[in-house]
Amino acid sequence: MDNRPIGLLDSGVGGLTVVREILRQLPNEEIVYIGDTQRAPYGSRSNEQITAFTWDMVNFLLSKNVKMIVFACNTATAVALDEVRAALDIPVVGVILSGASSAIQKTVNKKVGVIATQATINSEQYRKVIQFKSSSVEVLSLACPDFVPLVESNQVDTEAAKNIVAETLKPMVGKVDTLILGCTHYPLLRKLIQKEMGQDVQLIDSGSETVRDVTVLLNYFALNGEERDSIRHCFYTTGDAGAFQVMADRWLGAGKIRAEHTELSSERTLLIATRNDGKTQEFKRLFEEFGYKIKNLKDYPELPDIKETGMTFEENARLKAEQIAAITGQVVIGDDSGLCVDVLGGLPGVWSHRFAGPKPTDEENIAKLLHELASTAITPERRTAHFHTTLVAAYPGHESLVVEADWQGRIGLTPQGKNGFGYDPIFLVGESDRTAAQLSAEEKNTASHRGQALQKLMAELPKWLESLKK
Ligand SMILES: O=c1nc[nH]c2c1ncn2[C@H]1C[C@H](O)[C@@H](COP(=O)(O)OP(=O)(O)OP(=O)(O)O)O1
Ligand SMILES: [Mg+2]
Repeated sequence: MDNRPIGLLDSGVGGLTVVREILRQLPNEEIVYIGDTQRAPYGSRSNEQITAFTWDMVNFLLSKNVKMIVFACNTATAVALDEVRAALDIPVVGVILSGASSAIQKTVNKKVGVIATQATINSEQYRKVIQFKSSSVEVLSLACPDFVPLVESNQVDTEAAKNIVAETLKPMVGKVDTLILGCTHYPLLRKLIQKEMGQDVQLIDSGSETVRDVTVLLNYFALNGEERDSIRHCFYTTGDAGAFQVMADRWLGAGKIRAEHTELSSERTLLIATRNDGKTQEFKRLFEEFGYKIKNLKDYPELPDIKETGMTFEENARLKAEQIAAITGQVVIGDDSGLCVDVLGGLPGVWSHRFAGPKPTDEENIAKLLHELASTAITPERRTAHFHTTLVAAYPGHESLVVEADWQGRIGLTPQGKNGFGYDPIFLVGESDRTAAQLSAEEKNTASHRGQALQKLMAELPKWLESLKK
């Protein structure tokens, strides 16, 4: 016996069709549900985004001490189930296997249709599972990207819904005897779908099939809840609790559950669009002070290299932050920085990284700069320079936040010190004779261009993050 709750996750309200079955079939189980309504629909998003969002929900459920997690979302199952299952030591159940197995049992003419979101269809998971289990079954797939928005906006009874369902299902009508509703939102459109497909076609509700597998697992791992007087289910949405409540009352019965708004804690993790370890180390310490954890692009090896084609620091910082934000759907911080030497008219500047060639080492860049200065700038007054950083915070569909800062100094005659990175060993700080590479990490962060820029960013970031929600 185990009275801990079962955790359910979904991109929005669709998972309520699974909840309805759990309440019916497993009355001794307490439920914690998280619907990411704020960021729904998931079906048209990239796999990286879906995986990141799914992890946010998984971590939220783990913080509620769940004994099992049910992916009540086909899209999350298709894209992220295997990764999450491999990482956790509690059972993790998805909706695809159960729906596929049931369809194989029910089809007579061995022609099974699957309707689902674009991401689920692209993943080919239903086809793979069905044909692995029964190679003689033919699978016809169809993405229905307009269905989830209809359900999430509570429009399932409208004339518009009828037309959209009829138009979308045209390629499927008459071709199959069994149709998998491969998205937990679709049972809410069941009547319309049944009418279009014809009364003889068997509709498989992937969610309710899943609850049978949940029952089996609860028994197998001896995780069943005890019969008790009152069970308090908890339902959370990242969107508007009132709108979620209306949907829940409608599909589960009035007053069955109470919906609450919540934030997912990923908002405290920021992705820095850099592959530079030196920068990352500095950001890690700096952001920690403000209670943020950070990740960089090395945590996402599949993301592309962003070409720094801009002529200014701001252009390049925007390119890095805005492109990675568009792909991942997260808040992303970009840093473009460099060393500007006065006697060289501000060079190497935006070309600091590529000063000595396309992929130079820090030592090669330093050697090239010392060489450039050797004949023209002999006295210290002629060797003045500053580091510059421009930081950009970006989020898809929103105006970016831009801040910048400089750090004055001079270029030394030979490299000194082992700390820091890049040009630090030849950057004499201010009027002093110590290089940035001779400072401790803390000393550098307090004074540096990056440290100053981050202070400015943090003065504005909370307000900017708040504006993203509107
Ligand atoms: O505090 C610093 N101390 C020493 N050198 C520094 C610093 N800050 C920037 N720098 C130099 C290193 C690099 O040569 C160039 C940055 O080029 P920049 O394109 O912004 O960075 P990057 O290519 O190394 O990494 P990424 O683009 O993935 O963020 O300026
Ligand atoms: Mg770069």
